[in-house]
Amino acid sequence: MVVLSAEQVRAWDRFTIEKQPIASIDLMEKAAMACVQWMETNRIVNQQQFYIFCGKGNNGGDGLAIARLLQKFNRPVDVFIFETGQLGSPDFQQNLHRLHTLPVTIHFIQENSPLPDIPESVLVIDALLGTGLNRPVEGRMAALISHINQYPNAVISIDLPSGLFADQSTLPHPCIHASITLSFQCFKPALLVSENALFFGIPVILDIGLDQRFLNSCTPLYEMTDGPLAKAILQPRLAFSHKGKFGHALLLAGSPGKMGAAVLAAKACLRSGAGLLTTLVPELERMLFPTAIPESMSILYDNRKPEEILSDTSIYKTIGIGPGLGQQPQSRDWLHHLLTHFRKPMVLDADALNLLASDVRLLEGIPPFSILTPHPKEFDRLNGTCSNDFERLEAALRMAIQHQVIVVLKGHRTFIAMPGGRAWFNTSGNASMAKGGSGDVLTGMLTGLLARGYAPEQAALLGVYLHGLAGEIASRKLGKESVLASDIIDSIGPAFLELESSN
Ligand SMILES: NC(=O)C1=CN([C@@H]2O[C@H](COP(=O)(O)OP(=O)(O)OC[C@H]3O[C@@H](n4cnc5c(N)ncnc54)[C@H](OP(=O)(O)O)[C@@H]3O)[C@@H](O)[C@H]2O)[C@H](O)CC1
Ligand SMILES: [K+]
Repeated sequence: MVVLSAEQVRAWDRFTIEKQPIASIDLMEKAAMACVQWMETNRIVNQQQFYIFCGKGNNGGDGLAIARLLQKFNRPVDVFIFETGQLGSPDFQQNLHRLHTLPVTIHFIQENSPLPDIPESVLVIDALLGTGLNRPVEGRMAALISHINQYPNAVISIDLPSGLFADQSTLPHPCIHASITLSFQCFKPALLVSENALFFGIPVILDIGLDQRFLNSCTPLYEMTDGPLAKAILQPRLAFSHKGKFGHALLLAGSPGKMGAAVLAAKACLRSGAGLLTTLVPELERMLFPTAIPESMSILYDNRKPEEILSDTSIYKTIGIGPGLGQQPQSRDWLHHLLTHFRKPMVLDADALNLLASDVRLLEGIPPFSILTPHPKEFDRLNGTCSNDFERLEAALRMAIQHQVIVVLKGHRTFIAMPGGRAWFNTSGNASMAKGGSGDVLTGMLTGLLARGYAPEQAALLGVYLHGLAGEIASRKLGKESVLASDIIDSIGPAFLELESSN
């Protein structure tokens, strides 16, 4: 699935109109029909009354066509046209003309006319502005948007909540707070970043039949993971194999008082298919691991120099570093030792990233195609503060390209930036995973997949998708409030099975 900019969507529009061919007014009709069909399927059309706020561009044209199509449900529809003094786009005008023949009440919001009161039985449809937004809303339009936002009524925004820029930050400008956004054909970046969550509500993508041939020659801004993509990456576990075939991972995680993170990462690593695992464990915690996770071997370390304890790392396929590690000098020494002696892709998370942030020269020493898994705060410590989500996405992609690493920027829609310049938003997972330890599990999973033999980019896409799917499976059983990181681990197997059996 692709994520396109406003300009790319407009180009797709033009391509479709020319190649299919289809008249733009008919494309608008398809868009409006898709919206009304979605509303009918979701039993929204038996709503008592509709107020449809329309701009004078094609977004407004959509609104007028929707007003006309809603007639068949015999519900009162009021249309409020935001008067700009201009005629409006040709398709807007044509739909206004078609509407005049129907019993729809049309109001014009003039410069000085009072803004309409919105009765509580009304469902608001926002068709003021879409992808044609070319400046922050201000003046009367801003006043209307703030006016609508003051009411508790549900709002369905057409294509984009009015005032939202499709591919740049809208903050701090006004924007409609939609309950649902019905967007056409594909996601735009604005519908995937957490800073806009209040604006887009629940994003729904409606297929309006844009010509798929356009994608053959379009380099999407970003892409999205999905089941088929993840399934295509899955490797069979061949029958005649022995544990050595599935790689030996090394894990440097945990510190006195924070060994739980190490246990979670270790279990997740083995649950993700690694053949063998050795965990570097502080001497003080020697009794923990054999009981907590007997399947992992341990190397106990004390205050001696790392090279005295572990000089040869060549037997390991990969190394996961960070969960619960702490930032004391001993952890720094171990990180420095492993970065110096181990040149295959590794996984760096949590305190490993914080240690890198305190000495960015270490960034140069990261083996190419290693996977970094920062949450936004850890990323900003490493990269420098970003003022909004869009800046952070671009910075993550720059870091991936500059340091030839994979940056997994964790969040509701985790963003996976690749060294070659492509990037994916993840689509699996849910709020049940917003809990301590969830990131430790992801680190373990990625370490396990690298040990298992997946190429780093495949490991990142598959691991992030599976991690989210495991969270969904756990929340199906336990509900969204009660999922623990260990429940995600227990759901890794079922996630593999669900993915394998999906079509
Ligand atoms: N393939 C598709 O996705 C389809 C999308 N459709 C719909 O078309 C809109 C895009 O329509 P467009 O006419 O390009 O633009 P808008 O309707 O979003 O905006 C109309 C005009 O509003 C003016 N504008 C821009 N910014 C502001 C602002 N901050 N305040 C006030 N007015 C603003 C601008 O005109 P100016 O002359 O003022 O610059 C815009 O041109 C898309 O979102 C879909 O809803 C098609 O219907 C079907 C296919
Ligand atoms: K809109």
